[in-house]
Amino acid sequence: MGGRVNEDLIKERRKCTFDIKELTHIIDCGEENTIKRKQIDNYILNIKELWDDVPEEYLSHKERYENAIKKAFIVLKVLRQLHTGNIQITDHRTPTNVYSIQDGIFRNVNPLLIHIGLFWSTIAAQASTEQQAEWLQPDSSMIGTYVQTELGHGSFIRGIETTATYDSTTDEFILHTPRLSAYKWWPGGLGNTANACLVMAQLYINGTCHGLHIFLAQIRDFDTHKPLPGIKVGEIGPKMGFNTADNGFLGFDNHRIPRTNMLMKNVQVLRDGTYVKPKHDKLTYGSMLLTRVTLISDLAYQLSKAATIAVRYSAVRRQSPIKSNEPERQILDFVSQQHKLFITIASSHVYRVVGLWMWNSHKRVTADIHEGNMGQLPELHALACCLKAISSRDASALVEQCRLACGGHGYMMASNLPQIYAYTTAAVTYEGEYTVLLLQTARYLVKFWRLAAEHKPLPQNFAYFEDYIKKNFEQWRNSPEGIIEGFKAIVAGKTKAAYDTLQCNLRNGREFEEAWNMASVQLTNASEYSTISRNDIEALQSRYEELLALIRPNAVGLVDAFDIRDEVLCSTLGAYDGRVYERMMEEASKSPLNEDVVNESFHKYIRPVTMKNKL
Ligand SMILES: CCCCCCCCCCCCCCCCCC(=O)SCCNC(=O)CCNC(=O)[C@H](O)C(C)(C)COP(=O)(O)OP(=O)(O)OC[C@H]1O[C@@H](n2cnc3c(N)ncnc32)[C@H](O)[C@@H]1OP(=O)(O)O
Ligand SMILES: Cc1cc2nc3c(=O)[nH]c(=O)nc-3n(C[C@H](O)[C@H](O)[C@H](O)COP(=O)(O)OP(=O)(O)OC[C@H]3O[C@@H](n4cnc5c(N)ncnc54)[C@H](O)[C@@H]3O)c2cc1C
Repeated sequence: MGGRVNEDLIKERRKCTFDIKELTHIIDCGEENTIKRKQIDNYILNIKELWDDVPEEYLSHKERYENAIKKAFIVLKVLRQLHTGNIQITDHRTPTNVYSIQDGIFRNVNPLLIHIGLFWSTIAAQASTEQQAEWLQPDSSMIGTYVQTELGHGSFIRGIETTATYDSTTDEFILHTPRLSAYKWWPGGLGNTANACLVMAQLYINGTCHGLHIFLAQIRDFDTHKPLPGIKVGEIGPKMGFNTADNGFLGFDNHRIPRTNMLMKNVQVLRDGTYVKPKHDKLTYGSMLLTRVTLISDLAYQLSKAATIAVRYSAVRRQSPIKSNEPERQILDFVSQQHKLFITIASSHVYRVVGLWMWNSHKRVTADIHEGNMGQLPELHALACCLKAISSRDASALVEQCRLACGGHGYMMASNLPQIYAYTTAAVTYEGEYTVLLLQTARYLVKFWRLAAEHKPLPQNFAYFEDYIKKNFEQWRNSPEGIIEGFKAIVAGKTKAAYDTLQCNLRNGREFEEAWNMASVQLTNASEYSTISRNDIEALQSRYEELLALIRPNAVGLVDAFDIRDEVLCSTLGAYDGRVYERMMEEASKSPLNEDVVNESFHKYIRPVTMKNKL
């Protein structure tokens, strides 16, 4: 769409007091990354076949999938070319990598997301060197997915019922779904696309169960794509979002795979059925850990999209004067609107920084694990659980806040805010449900509180537990250091309260697990335990309002610095030129309900009733 940039946006950009490009480079972790990102953006976004004539909302469930899969294979081809050309495309230091461009191309989810994001990475992390050499071929026929969740079990994965029984006479595993609740349910790309998968199943050797292990299984013929004998596979139907993700179900009827299809980097089953244990029980859970870490950066990116849309719209939208004799103001001038939006911009930066820090920690811990040192794994797991849970829940609430901040127009699919919300809120559940993950972190904290309560030595990271017990916390200071101290006091106080409740339940004769369950609300809910006073809160509030006013002139600059192209933003409300009403009208004209001046339903259903009444 041609035409001038909206006048208000031009003025906002003139007001900006910082160098937008410099911030973009910081977000991308360096100018060279910005340049590379833009090259990839230009390359991919210029592929004409990736753009739709008809908005995808008007397609049927089946058409949406078919459209998405067409685009997915164009993108896959490009990814392969870029890899060959040695362009690093999956560098998570930059949330705005090629993976993010896909948000624009699909407006929903790439059906190959799990193939690219989880299938290959799990093989790379969990398969032996020989298996990797065989399976990670660039021209592989495998299109894979990660198959873990079942109809009956998602959170409690030790309860998974699919079995893999070793048959030493044929040197094979027999994969089997013993009952309906054991059907795999949810894996992305499984419904129609994948011909192979990584399956989590209970390993049985000579009648002994060794717990969950990962197996590579072919499920469809590579040539005809028909399900192999003994495989029942299909798609699970429409969802709140993720509607092009092709989520599926899968059952095995004594399906045989070679012994060498168990992922054997950390654990082995030998030809004679000997089981060689892993160095740490939970190494099999590694892919979940990695995805939880990556998700934090992805959520930062979703927040930057929502903030860009809502801030630009709020600069363009004028409604109500503040004083009755003045013209109507930009809605961005209302302090309550600033409060809704600026926190989203800030949170995006926070999760980006934390996501990067977690990514680097993950790299470090993985290198240690390679050297046989598992010492840092529990802390990384506890941090990843908590940060994934909190960032997904906060991001969903903030995206929804941005949507509401756009009033009625935020309810339009063409604003793209409903799709961003549906995508973001799914992350509260998948890859470990919110409460379940918080309870994992609580378990870790309570373990260290017990040490503190028993006056045993604590690692440096937990010294503040001891400070809390000795009442060594400083008086509240209204500064970043003071706020961090305050948070430490809250964590210590909350952990103590949960621990005390646990102890009380145990003293009353409860079993530990029951006592834990009874304390679980305390284990997940925060209270105020810091030394903050009423006066401090008032001072904090007024500082916050001062900051809103300081940020106001830079609001548009701050979201421009996220540097998200219109083709990726896909929003009538958030485009760079701010031509909101023109774009809305143009999108409305694409509605099939506007194709005929008089819809045929008038003749079929309306007229017979209205005309009869007239007679
Ligand atoms: C082009 C580029 C592409 C790039 C792609 C980038 C992708 C980014 C975006 C991704 C989009 C993703 C799309 C959707 C994907 C969804 C996929 C799924 O949901 S898949 C399905 C996801 N499903 C889920 O996430 C299921 C959630 N459930 C679970 O993970 C487990 O059931 C559990 C962890 C909750 C409990 O496990 P359980 O075995 O019952 O364990 P207990 O409680 O009995 O604790 C015993 C001890 O173990 C310890 N420990 C535990 N874990 C770990 C660990 N990892 N490590 C270390 N330690 C660990 C624990 O601390 C404790 O220690 P201690 O206190 O004794 O010392
Ligand atoms: C969009 C999407 C994509 C997905 N993709 C995949 C995929 O590719 N591969 C795959 O294998 N899976 C996938 N999943 C499945 C996903 O990982 C699970 O749905 C998720 O782990 C939650 O498990 P659940 O459904 O069993 O929830 P449940 O555990 O049944 O949760 C229901 C409620 O019970 C509560 N609860 C459960 N256990 C406890 C407890 N111990 N203590 C306190 N409260 C508890 C929860 O907090 C929640 O409130 C996907 C899911 C979605 C929504």
